[in-house]
Amino acid sequence: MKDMTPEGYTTEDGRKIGGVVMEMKNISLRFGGVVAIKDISFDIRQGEIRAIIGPNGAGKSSMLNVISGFYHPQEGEIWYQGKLRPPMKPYEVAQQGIARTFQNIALFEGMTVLDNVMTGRIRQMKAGLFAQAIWKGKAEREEVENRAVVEKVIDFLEIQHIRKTPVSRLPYGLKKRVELARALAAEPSILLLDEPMAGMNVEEKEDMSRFILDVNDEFGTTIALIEHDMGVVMDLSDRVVVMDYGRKIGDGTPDEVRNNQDVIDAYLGVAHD
Ligand SMILES: Nc1ncnc2c1ncn2[C@@H]1O[C@H](COP(=O)(O)OP(=O)(O)OP(=O)(O)O)[C@@H](O)[C@H]1O
Repeated sequence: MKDMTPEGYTTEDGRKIGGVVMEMKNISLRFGGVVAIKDISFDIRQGEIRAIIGPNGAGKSSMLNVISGFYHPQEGEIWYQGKLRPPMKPYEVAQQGIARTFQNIALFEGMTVLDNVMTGRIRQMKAGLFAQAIWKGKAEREEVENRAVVEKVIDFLEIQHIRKTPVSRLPYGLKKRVELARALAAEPSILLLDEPMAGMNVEEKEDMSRFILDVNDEFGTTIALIEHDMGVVMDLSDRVVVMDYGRKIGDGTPDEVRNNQDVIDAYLGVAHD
């Protein structure tokens, strides 16, 4: 990483990253007596691939759920596009342009790939039933636009050959790709990926890594992902937050966190004071 300024920085591979789009300030989240997140701050910048990693139970899913509005922290602030975000429901967060995937795939199994990806456009479907009834033209135009985006995403993620296949018949790796397609169909400003490589074989992981990089490159989408396998995110991410027992123990480029002694200890299972 070169020349980190408020306006942005240049990555090792020469990509230009912009200013801060989301800032988490002193976030704490408790479930009864369990402290899932303790006083964590970090930011996400325009166009970067940002990872949150950590061993099992570190608090990564909790953090993703805070960002996507599923959990509300007891303390701390979330700033999005320069504004303090009030507590919001997940659908309101989605309306602000933050789309996500789920660790345990959340697709409509009985529906085709195409129909599943179309559900990613619901936020853009403005013509309600009433408008459709009185103004067929508008609804038709909208449908054409939505289809165009969906077809582009389907082509891009190379799932044309299965577009009419019910999701229930697909192998795991392809289901994960369909989930990515559905999130991408929403044309999000920030794409949140919940353990995108979990349960995949080596080849599927390589494919998913390539698609994540291509999405970022082609659409300029800002991507934040959580993952507990440190290896897979190191080649992918521009900057990495490392969590352990609800705390942030590292934050920086992959090289910086790889050489951080606290991070090494956490992954080797060295006891903490
Ligand atoms: N809904 C909940 N109710 C109670 N405790 C919870 C809840 N969700 C998470 N926790 C607890 O918060 C802590 C952090 O869990 P979290 O799932 O965020 O970690 P994680 O890093 O995502 O783990 P993993 O890699 O295993 O998914 C754990 O101690 C967990 O048991």
